[in-house]
Amino acid sequence: MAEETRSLKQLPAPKAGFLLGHSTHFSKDPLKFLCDCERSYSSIVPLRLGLSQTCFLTDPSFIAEVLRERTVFVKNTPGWQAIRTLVGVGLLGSDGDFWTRQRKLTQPTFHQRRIVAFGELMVKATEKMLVDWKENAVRDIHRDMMDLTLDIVMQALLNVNIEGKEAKAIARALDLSMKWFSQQQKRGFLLPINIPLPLTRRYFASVREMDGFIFKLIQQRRVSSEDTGDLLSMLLHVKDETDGSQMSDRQLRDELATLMLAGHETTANALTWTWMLLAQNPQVEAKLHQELDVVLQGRLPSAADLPHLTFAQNILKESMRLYPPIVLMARSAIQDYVLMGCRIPKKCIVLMSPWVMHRSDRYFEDPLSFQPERWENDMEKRLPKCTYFPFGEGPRICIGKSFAQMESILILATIAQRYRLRLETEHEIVPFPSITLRPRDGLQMHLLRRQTAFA
Ligand code: HEM
Repeated sequence: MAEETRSLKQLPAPKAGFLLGHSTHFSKDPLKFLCDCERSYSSIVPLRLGLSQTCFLTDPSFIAEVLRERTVFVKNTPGWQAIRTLVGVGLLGSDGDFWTRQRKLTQPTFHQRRIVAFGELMVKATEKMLVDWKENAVRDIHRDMMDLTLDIVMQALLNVNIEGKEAKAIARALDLSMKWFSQQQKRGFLLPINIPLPLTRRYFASVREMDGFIFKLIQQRRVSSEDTGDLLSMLLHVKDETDGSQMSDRQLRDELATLMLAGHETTANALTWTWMLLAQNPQVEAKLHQELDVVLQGRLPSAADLPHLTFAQNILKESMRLYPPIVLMARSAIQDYVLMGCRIPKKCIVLMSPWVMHRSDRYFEDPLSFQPERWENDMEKRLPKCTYFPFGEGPRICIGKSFAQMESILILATIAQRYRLRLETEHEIVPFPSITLRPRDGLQMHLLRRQTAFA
C-alpha cells in the first residue's frame, strides 16, 4: 500500500503569533531561532513568516533534493525580488531557460585554467593594501577585507582601478544596497520597493549612477574590441552554441552587477571571520605560520602554491563552517511537491541554512570549536551531501567557488606572512546576517608585525 502523504500542518511547529506567525522570533534573532528549530523539531519545520507559508529543512538529503530540483524550487521569494533590484536578472537571481543559457555562457569564463591567471592580481592587490598597514596600528579589518575584495573583483571583471570614480560609484551602490537590505530586514518584512523612503530613494539613485558607468564601460569595449584579459572581455565574446547569439548590453550589465555583489562581500566576510578565529586560537595561527614558512620560504604566494598550503585550506573550510558567508538559502515551490512523504504546497517558501547544518552536533563533533584538523583525510567527502555547503549545492552551486578559494588562500597567506592580528575589543563580536554574514560593528584589530627568519 502506498505510504500516506502528510501535510505541513500535521508536523510539529514552534508556537506562532496570531497575526505575524513566527516573524517576531525570526526577525529578532534568525540564527538562534533556526538552530532551536533544528534541535527541537523534525526534519521539516512548518513556519509562517508574515503571510508566507514557509518550511525549514534540517535533513541534508531533503536540502540536496530541493537544490537539485531547480525547476520546481525557484528563486521567486521576496528576498530574491529585493536582490534583483540591484543585480537584475543575472545568474544569481534568474530561473528557468534564461538561467540555463546564462550559466552555459558564463561557466567557461570561470574555468580553473582561466581563474589561475588572476592569482598574481590578487597578491598584488593585497600588497597594495599592506602599504597602508603600520605596525601596532588598530584597523577595522572587516572594512579592509571589503575594500580589498572589491578591488580584486573590479580588476578581474572590468580591469578598473578601485581609486577611479567608476569604482567609487559602484562601491557606493553596493554599500547602499547592503544598508537598504539591512533596514528592510530589521523591520522583519520587505516593504514594496516603490514606497519612496529616503534610503530607498538614495539606493535607487546610486544604482542608476552605477548603471551609467557600467553601460559606458560596455560601450567603450564594444567600440574598441580590445581584449583586456578581464572577465568582461570574455563575456563579450561568448556565443550561444545553438543559435550563435551573444549577451545584450542589459544582460552584460546584470551579470557584471551580479558578479560584483556575489564575488565581493562573501569572500570579504569569509576572511574577516577567519582573522577573528585565528586571533582567538593562537595555536592554529602558529601552525599556519609554520606551513607558510616551510612552503613559501619568505617569498610571495602564487596560484601554484595552493596544493601545498593544505592547512591554510583547512582553516578556511573550518572558518566557513562556523561562519558561512551565506547563512540562509531560500526557494519557492512553483507547484505542489512531495518531499519524503510530506506535501510542500505551491508557493511555499523553503528555507535551508548552512549556519544551522554546519553547527549541528549530529554531524560535527564538538561543533562550536574551531578545529581545522577535522578536515584532514578527506573528511568533506565522507559527509552526507548538504551537511557542509557554504557554496550551495546542485546545478546552482556557486560559479565563483574556485575563484573565491584561490583568492581567500592567497590573501590569507600574503597577510599572515607579515602580520599577526589581535582582537582590540573586549566586546562580543555579533554576527549580523544581512545578504551575507558580517560582524555587526566591524572588526577592530591590532596589527603586530611577525618576526620571521625571512623578514
Ligand atoms: C567565500 C566566497 C563565496 C561564497 C561562500 C559563495 C556562496 C555562494 C552560494 C551559497 C551560492 C548559491 C546560492 C543559492 O543557491 O541560493 C552562490 C552562488 C553564486 N555565486 Fe558565490 N560565493 C562566494 C564567492 C563568489 C565569487 C568570488 C563569485 C564571482 C566572482 C560568486 C558568484 C556567484 C554566482 C554568479 C552565483 C549564482 C550561481 C547560479 O545561480 O548559477 N561567488 N555563491
